Amino acid sequence: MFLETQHLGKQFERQLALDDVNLQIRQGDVYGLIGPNGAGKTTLLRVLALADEPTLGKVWFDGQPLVYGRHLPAQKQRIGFLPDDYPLYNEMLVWHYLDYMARLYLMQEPQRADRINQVLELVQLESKRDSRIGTLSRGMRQRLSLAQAIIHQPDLLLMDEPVSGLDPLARSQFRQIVKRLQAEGMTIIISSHILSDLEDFCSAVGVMEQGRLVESALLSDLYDRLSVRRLSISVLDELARLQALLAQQGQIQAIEVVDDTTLQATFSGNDGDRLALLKTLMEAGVAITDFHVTQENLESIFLKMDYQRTA
Ligand SMILES: Nc1ncnc2c1ncn2[C@@H]1O[C@H](COP(=O)(O)OP(=O)(O)OP(=O)(O)O)[C@@H](O)[C@H]1O
Repeated sequence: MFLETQHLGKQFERQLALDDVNLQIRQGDVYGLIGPNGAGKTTLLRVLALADEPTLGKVWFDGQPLVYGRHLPAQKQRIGFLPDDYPLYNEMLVWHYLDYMARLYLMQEPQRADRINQVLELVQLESKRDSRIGTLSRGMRQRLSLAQAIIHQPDLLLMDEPVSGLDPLARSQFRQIVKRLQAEGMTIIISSHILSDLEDFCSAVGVMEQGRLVESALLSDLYDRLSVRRLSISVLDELARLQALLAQQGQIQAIEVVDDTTLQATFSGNDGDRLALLKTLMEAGVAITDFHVTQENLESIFLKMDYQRTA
């Protein structure tokens, strides 16, 4: 595992914010952290980012334990953190700000200027390099905050609700950037309440509730386990014969006639099963004009899980 926590706990004065969290993340994963307000997501991200110290347990990062108290620069160098509501210096120019952040990581010229250009291109702020930060839109500010979090080319990027308050276009831009970082091999943990965004790029998700990690799974496994798939089939004719054939298939339930040519049914199989079903129908000579499956989305799966209690 690239990142692993063992029995991680964080006790604030009267609040147990993290309770025996055992998290496992593979290298290159984009891991979505979901859960109601107060569940402990921010606390977990802060502990993983070395911004806060756990009261119990350990974090293993690329085979080494994270060292709290006296931060090891070598570990800090490998972690990027975008906190919620990241403050920016409004009077600074975009370029100068990134240069300042890069200097804090002791980056030297000419690599420093190269990296700033690279990051400005990545977050689509090249045209704003000489603009004052105070003049940027909210979406641009968020992309600049992301730029500072990755300026030192971390292996692990932690982002706390990075898209909250952004409009659909700004969120879409943000998703594209995350996908590029993912393609470059960065391991990413991102907390968000916008599950349709997470669904778009996450390989795994974890659900937190009252300080505990109550679910952690590959997104594909979660879909296989919990998502209801609706199969829709349209035929040229002989709908009754299609209905009779489907009724004999084990993975088909609740067949419903939509109109003269279309049936819908609940389908419990995976992609392989779907292919096998299509083959069976074709071999039986059914004149299929449309065959598709719609899958329940992450939002509806999450609601079904019924993890709704806040800390
Ligand atoms: N510095 C602190 N001192 C005391 N309690 C804290 C502190 N930080 C967080 N908590 C408490 O720990 C619990 C977890 O908070 P946390 O911010 O980690 O949740 P969250 O899942 O990120 O919530 P949200 O979705 O609202 O951001 C909450 O009950 C919160 O009040």
